[in-house]
Amino acid sequence: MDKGYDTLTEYILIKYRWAFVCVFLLPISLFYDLWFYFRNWIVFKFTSAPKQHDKKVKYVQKQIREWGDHGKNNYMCTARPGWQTVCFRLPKYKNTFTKIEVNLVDILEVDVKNKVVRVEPLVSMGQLSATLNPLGWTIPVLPEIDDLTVGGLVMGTGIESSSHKFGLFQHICVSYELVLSDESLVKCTKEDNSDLFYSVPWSYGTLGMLTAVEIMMVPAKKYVKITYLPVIGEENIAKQFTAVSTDKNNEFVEAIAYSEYEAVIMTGVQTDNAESDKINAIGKWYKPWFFMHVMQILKINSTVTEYIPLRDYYHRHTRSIFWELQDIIPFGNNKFFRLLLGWLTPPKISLLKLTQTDAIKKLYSNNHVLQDMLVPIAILKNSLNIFRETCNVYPVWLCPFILPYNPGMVYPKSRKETLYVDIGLYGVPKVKNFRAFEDMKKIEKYVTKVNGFQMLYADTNMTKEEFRKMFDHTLYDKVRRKFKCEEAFPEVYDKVSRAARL
Ligand SMILES: Cc1cc2nc3c(=O)[nH]c(=O)nc-3n(C[C@H](O)[C@H](O)[C@H](O)COP(=O)(O)OP(=O)(O)OC[C@H]3O[C@@H](n4cnc5c(N)ncnc54)[C@H](O)[C@@H]3O)c2cc1C
Ligand SMILES: NC(=O)C1=CN([C@@H]2O[C@H](COP(=O)(O)OP(=O)(O)OC[C@H]3O[C@@H](n4cnc5c(N)ncnc54)[C@H](OP(=O)(O)O)[C@@H]3O)[C@@H](O)[C@H]2O)C=CC1
Ligand SMILES: CC(C)=CCC[C@@H](C)[C@H]1CC[C@H]2C3=C(CC[C@]12C)[C@@]1(C)CC[C@H](O)C[C@@H]1CC3
Repeated sequence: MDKGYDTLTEYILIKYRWAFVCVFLLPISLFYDLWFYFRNWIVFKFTSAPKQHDKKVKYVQKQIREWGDHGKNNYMCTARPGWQTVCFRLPKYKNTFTKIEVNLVDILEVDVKNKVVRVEPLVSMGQLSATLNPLGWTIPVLPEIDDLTVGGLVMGTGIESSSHKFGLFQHICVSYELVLSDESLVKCTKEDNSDLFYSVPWSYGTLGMLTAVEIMMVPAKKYVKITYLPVIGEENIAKQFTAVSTDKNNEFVEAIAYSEYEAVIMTGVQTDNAESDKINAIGKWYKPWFFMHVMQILKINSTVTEYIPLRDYYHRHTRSIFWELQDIIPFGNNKFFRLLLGWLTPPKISLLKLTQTDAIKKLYSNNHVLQDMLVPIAILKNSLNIFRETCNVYPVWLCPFILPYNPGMVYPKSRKETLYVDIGLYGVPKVKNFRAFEDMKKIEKYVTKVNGFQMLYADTNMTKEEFRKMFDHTLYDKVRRKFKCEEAFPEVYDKVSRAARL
């Protein structure tokens, strides 16, 4: 029996999780998706959603009114079950707070004239790309995991390989509609209710219930012409990655670092014309996992160009959940598995979460890192070194983004628009004697020192004071006082801290 497992049952449950996942979770995931596909299709065809929207918002208001009538004796949160969220942990507060049903799942209007799509908060990224792309439109920042929701991305944050041009998910949002704790419905934009508008991102549902969002749209083309550039040497990686990230001719930029010295930098532009022999529909079930495909290019060590259908490009990391699925189904990228069962993958993140045993949870908590650290790109090389010394997790996802100097919790301390990079660490740490709490705390301290930020879906080991140092609460506190949020919702920290999550 391997070291680190307390009992034989624990060992079997973890080592052979793939058997449970393949036999049960994959078919259930498929039915779940088919049901949503069918339901959305009906809703879209008969355009019933916009007609229902006002009624559904009134229901949110009614529930908040009832919370007030019952003496406001505890906080509110959405009724979305914790296991459905794209986050490793379960929010404990869902068991005790008053749960408000915000059952708003539809795309309300595609306004081609004003280039804006109006959506409800539970619309997922898979749903949005499937709806908009066939119509010839897309949103400028479309985070890649299908199940991410607009509400979660607005209240937390969202990033994608186009973020070096357009910023984070909130930077492409034009307006938010919220029901506040006094049951009033307000719309905020940069011009109207601007304090609220700038305080909503990163507020994690602690200012009000989001009911609709207007998001910018841009024209979509058929393919992304992608150039893979293998780069060797840590100095080169940082230098070349920074250079392509500042070049606005690149519509998409990301990199995967496979070790301290080896990375593949990918740049892309949208196009309608592809060289037919270079089309690679990477999203098809029998195709290799994207990060494995990229690793092959690193091995041949020469620049490669190909054309990926737009929607396949957007969801390129979905099928292998970045590189997380290899720990769950170790043979998932095997040619025969892909041909036979690839169309059933990936298992839904929500179902993986729902069915994980305590032993799996313990293993992930103590010996697995799921973190995204956002730091100024100028210190990329140093940050990669620190992260390697502290946890040594590879592959590493690198995604540049532009951070405007806007009011709110997250802005460059330099007080001018600054290019940042998201360093995504997902996997098993290879340092000897990794200590989840102490080592991640060390990284958090470093990130705060360099004016960086930690994504809120990830575990945080910070104290409230440290958290307030990383995220500027000045405007947030003012808005919470103004809209009487203090009696209705906890502070962000009290929703994301270790104590608030199971
Ligand atoms: C409507 C819809 C909703 C989805 N919702 C989710 C989700 O909640 N979570 C998730 O993980 N994945 C979702 N997906 C993605 C899904 O899991 C598959 O990845 C996807 O359906 C793959 O099929 P495809 O690429 O062949 O579909 P596509 O070729 O992308 O689309 C199939 C057809 O559906 C039509 N269509 C697109 N949008 C809509 C719509 N809103 N209503 C009706 N017809 C539409 C298009 O015109 C297209 O012809 C959704 C997909 C669709 C089409
Ligand atoms: N590429 C990317 O950018 C990726 C981003 N992520 C992260 O995942 C998270 C999004 O996951 P997802 O499952 O969609 O969202 P979640 O359900 O995790 O929601 C995140 C927060 O937003 C709040 N929220 C959601 N909808 C509403 C609403 N209608 N009104 C008020 N508050 C709301 C939730 O409040 P409550 O607790 O009350 O339910 C929760 O605190 C984000 O934190 C994002 O940063 C993860 C992976 C990739
Ligand atoms: C691109 C950005 C910014 C973030 C990507 C983060 C994701 C890779 C993780 C977010 C939640 C994670 C979970 C898992 C894998 C990695 C994420 C999707 C699991 C599926 C791993 C297996 C566990 O049993 C359940 C996890 C749920 C959350």
